Amino acid sequence: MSTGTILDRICDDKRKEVALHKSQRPIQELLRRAKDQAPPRGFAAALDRKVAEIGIGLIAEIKKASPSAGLIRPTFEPGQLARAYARAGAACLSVLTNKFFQGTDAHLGEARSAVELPVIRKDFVVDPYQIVESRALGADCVLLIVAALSDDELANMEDIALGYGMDVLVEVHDEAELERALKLKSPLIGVNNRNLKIMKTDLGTTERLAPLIPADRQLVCESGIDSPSDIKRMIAAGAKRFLIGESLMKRPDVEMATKILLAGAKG
Ligand SMILES: O=P(O)(O)OC[C@@H](O)[C@@H](O)c1c[nH]c2ccccc12
Repeated sequence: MSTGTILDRICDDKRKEVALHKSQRPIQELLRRAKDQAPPRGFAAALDRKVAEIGIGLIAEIKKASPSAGLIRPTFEPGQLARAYARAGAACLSVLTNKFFQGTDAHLGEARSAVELPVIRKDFVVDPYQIVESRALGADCVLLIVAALSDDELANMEDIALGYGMDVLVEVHDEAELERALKLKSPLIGVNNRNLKIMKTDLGTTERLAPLIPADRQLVCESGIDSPSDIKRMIAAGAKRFLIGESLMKRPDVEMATKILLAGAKG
């Protein structure tokens, strides 16, 4: 049972949901649908291209609400938001499909079919079934949260994702989790500035962990970036790749807000 943190609560709920999905949609059906999908769009490669082109690779997040912020964006149309982010110069999209964030599986397809950008399915993966499900939904990348999984689970789910040609973003929040992440194959290491157990954000997390990430891995600085000065601070810490949601989603004009943030990163 749950030890009471928000992460535990969401993961416990996920396990129940996955059990239900398994009974409704047998794995054979998902395997078939995953195989029928067009190949994944290269997620890490798109980040690299933007870093080479404009110095910064942005994963722009489509998120209606969150446990920490409540309702962020009352009028919410994933396709429109995806196009706004693409026009503003994002490298990739992140789409929340989790109900605690008022996300649905359909949001992923709506966003992805509106643009050519690669998309990460942002959810709480607790079972290999969800990796196949993510590919069946069209996801190009999946998130694996180290705090929520054992070493064996991480390695197994990473292998399944890589087998589909998807990228994997491995998320950590402290030194011990980083050490476990570095045993995996994926080069994309997400440092979440938000502690998912208490939902508090501290940009000092990236400053602490960035120097510990080897040169053959890529740091993705996640959460809590609210202004051009925050981006500058994170660039000074060594970040070139960013995952940003709330500060863009809460602005009525998402395209303008994204352009301002990206321009501010340069100046
Ligand atoms: O909205 P923010 O503070 O810019 O953060 C985006 C993203 O990093 C955050 O949504 C996130 C990072 N890791 C997660 C894991 C699950 C759910 C959500 C997340």
